[in-house]
Amino acid sequence: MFTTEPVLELEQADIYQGTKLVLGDVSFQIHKGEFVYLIGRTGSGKSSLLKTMYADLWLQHGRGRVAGFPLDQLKPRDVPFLRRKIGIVFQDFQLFFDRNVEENLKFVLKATGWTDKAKMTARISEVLMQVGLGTAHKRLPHQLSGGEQQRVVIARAMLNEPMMLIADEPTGNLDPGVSDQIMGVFKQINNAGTAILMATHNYDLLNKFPGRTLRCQDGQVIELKG
Ligand SMILES: Nc1ncnc2c1ncn2[C@@H]1O[C@H](COP(=O)(O)OP(=O)(O)OP(=O)(O)O)[C@@H](O)[C@H]1O
Repeated sequence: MFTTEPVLELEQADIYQGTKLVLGDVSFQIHKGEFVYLIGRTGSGKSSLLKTMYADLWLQHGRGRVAGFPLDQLKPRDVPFLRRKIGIVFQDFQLFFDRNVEENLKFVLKATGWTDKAKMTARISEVLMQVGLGTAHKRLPHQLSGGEQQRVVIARAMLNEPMMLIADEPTGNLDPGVSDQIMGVFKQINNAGTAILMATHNYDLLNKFPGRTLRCQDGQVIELKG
């Protein structure tokens, strides 16, 4: 069905927190343009799985590949390059509250090697437009609503045109109406070709926006049949 290499692939991977096996024998693939939910009870291993994808947890057993990087042979110096190919969105916004929106985004561009001021300005405008915040450049995070702050975080994750977004409870702190709007932003990004893997407890979202779903359960990752 798919002719291209998957954006993300795990094969018989074991996910550990320290010496504790959290998830065993995990195998699945995500391809370009797919939208995948990751569900499961508290403590079932969703965050640990996502952390393995962006090399916050080291893959010690099994094989894994994300955006062309082999997780099982990754060197510390590869990690920043891997993270440029995937955008990461958390529940808590983690913006610099003493810097305006533009400065928050410019910080990431500079940290990832951008130097040309005109290109940086243009890219910042593009990503802010993409998330529906085209006029928010000079606003400080505390002058934005929670939903708007999350949009800035999504814009930040998109700066380097990632192949995939990994989102851990991105609507966890938001009201239902605002969550739906944020979901709309993710869907739009997804429709433009970026794969999305989203861990969530929010079953309303799954009902409203059905999609492929993986569940962490009893130390395994199970594909739910639609
Ligand atoms: N830093 C850590 N050190 C040791 N054990 C950890 C650490 N983080 C998580 N764990 C353990 O690993 C297991 C999986 O936790 P994880 O955070 O991945 O679950 P989760 O499904 O994301 O939970 P939640 O929905 O509450 O965020 C739990 O038993 C947890 O106690």
